[in-house]
Amino acid sequence: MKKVIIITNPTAGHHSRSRISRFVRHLEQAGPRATIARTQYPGHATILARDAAASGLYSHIIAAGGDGTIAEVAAGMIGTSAILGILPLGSANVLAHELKIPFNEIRNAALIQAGHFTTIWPGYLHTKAGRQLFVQMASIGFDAHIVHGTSTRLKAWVGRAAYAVSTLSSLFRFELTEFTVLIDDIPHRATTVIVSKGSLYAGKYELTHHSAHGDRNFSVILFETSGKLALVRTILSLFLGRIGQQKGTRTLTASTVRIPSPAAIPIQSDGDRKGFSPVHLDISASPLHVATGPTPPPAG
Ligand SMILES: Nc1ncnc2c1ncn2[C@@H]1O[C@H](COP(=O)(O)OP(=O)(O)OP(=O)(O)O)[C@@H](O)[C@H]1O
Repeated sequence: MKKVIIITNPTAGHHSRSRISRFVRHLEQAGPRATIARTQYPGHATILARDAAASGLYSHIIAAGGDGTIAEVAAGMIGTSAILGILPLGSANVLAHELKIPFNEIRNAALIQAGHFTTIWPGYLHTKAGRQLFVQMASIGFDAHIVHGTSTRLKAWVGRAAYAVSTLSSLFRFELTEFTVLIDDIPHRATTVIVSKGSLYAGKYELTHHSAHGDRNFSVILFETSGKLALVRTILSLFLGRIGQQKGTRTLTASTVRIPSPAAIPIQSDGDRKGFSPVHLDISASPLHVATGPTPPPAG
């Protein structure tokens, strides 16, 4: 094992200097030296990760933050041999839940030292603003309107409750409109689309039964409802873990999703605003190696 660099986002929901210090102490006890690099602005983590990977000095590049920080770090190191570590210090930490990364720093440091990793295939979304990598999920429509409307200040103050406030406001303010979505080039109609690599949503809620992290595919959840009451029922069923049985939703598997609509439908990925339609989503051509526990033996 070479050196380790920790790229930390001081604005992430549960950023904690003392937790990072404890993590570093336990990591260094077993040998590897750790460097800490703090981000100074959105997108900085990608530059720091790119420089770290290009230096060849580090076997592990650790993203200390939430899904947005992980995505930015991943964008800088994908396609290199470095392993991405996750120190979950964000608000929702969906990928960390999904990959069963320990939230305890001591166990997390032990996991990094053990050197195991899992290979995942992140997604890219392409908009007018360019290409953005996402690790967990992206969405277009109502769900993204909630993220666009979530105040960063309120989120810093009350954490995930800020999304509840924005959900209520979106229910009144967002005009649900039907648009065309091409899923592997086949046209469908929907009012909201979630494109997910994982099986979880907003923390630990189950969105699909299957995680597509290890596949070169997405799970695509189509919301076909155009009534707000039906939408409230759908949202509730998501938080009750019954989305799969909900009328008006469909789950498909695909490797490309295209929404040509010029109607400026909001987009988010990994919990961050990513502009408006038109948008095209596909799978990264290179995989990403993520430090996890040892892979469980196949069942049976
Ligand atoms: N120094 C910085 N100042 C302002 N914003 C930053 C800085 N560093 C990173 N960011 C931005 O902070 C955003 C939020 O980070 P992140 O998603 O990791 O935290 P979170 O929203 O609390 O966690 P989660 O996505 O798990 O809910 C990222 O998209 C990133 O662009």
